[in-house]
Amino acid sequence: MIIPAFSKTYGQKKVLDFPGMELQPGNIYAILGANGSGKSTFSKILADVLPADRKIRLEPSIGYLPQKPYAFRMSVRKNILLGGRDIQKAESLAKALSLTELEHKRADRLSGGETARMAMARLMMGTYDVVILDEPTAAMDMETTAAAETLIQSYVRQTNCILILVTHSLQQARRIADEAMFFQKGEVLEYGPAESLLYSPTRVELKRFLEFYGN
Ligand SMILES: Nc1ncnc2c1ncn2[C@@H]1O[C@H](COP(=O)(O)OP(=O)(O)OP(=O)(O)O)[C@@H](O)[C@H]1O
Repeated sequence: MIIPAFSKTYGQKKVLDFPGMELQPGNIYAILGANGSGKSTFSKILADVLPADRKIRLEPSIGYLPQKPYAFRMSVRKNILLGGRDIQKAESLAKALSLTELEHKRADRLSGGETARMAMARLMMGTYDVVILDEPTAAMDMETTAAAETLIQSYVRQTNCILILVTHSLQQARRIADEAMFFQKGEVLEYGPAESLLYSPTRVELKRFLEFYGN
């Protein structure tokens, strides 16, 4: 699937210059980069919640989990069922993300990590060509992060989607990504198999980034 080139400018400042790229279904793409490097801008434009400088046309269906997911003022169970009608699937997702005991709780009263789990379950009720997860486990503890990562991998296997994972965790990228992109100042500085990017990067900027994060 070809993602076309696009850019984003605020005032005089270009904050994103994406060159366009072909992505393969069934793969997890980790998006890495420091704060302000353009990762969320990239995700939001792909998800069509932010316009690019010039309108781009994306044919594929897109599922998007924003950095701060929304909890509708209704039960966790009803929130999950907003993503799709399959009750068995909703129950199995709730179980996989340890939400079963919270199913009848009002979703707008959940903690940050609980909200993140609920929103992931809601998203995974649907199937999409491209799924974008913007730091999906940032608010989760280690145990639920492990469960979420397993679920992300099985979701990709089952649906054969392209999964774009914005993450600050190099360990997470190493555990589950097939491919990786390193953003710096709005540009993709390095792109390729996760293994080579995360263990033997070419660009000095990425080497520094990996060292800085203590990996
Ligand atoms: N509405 C806006 N107006 C002006 N500048 C903006 C706006 N939104 C984002 N930016 C700038 O665009 C750049 C990219 O921001 P973006 O949120 O995409 O970074 P990020 O890589 O996702 O960062 P983080 O790791 O902190 O989430 C930053 O310099 C940011 O300050």
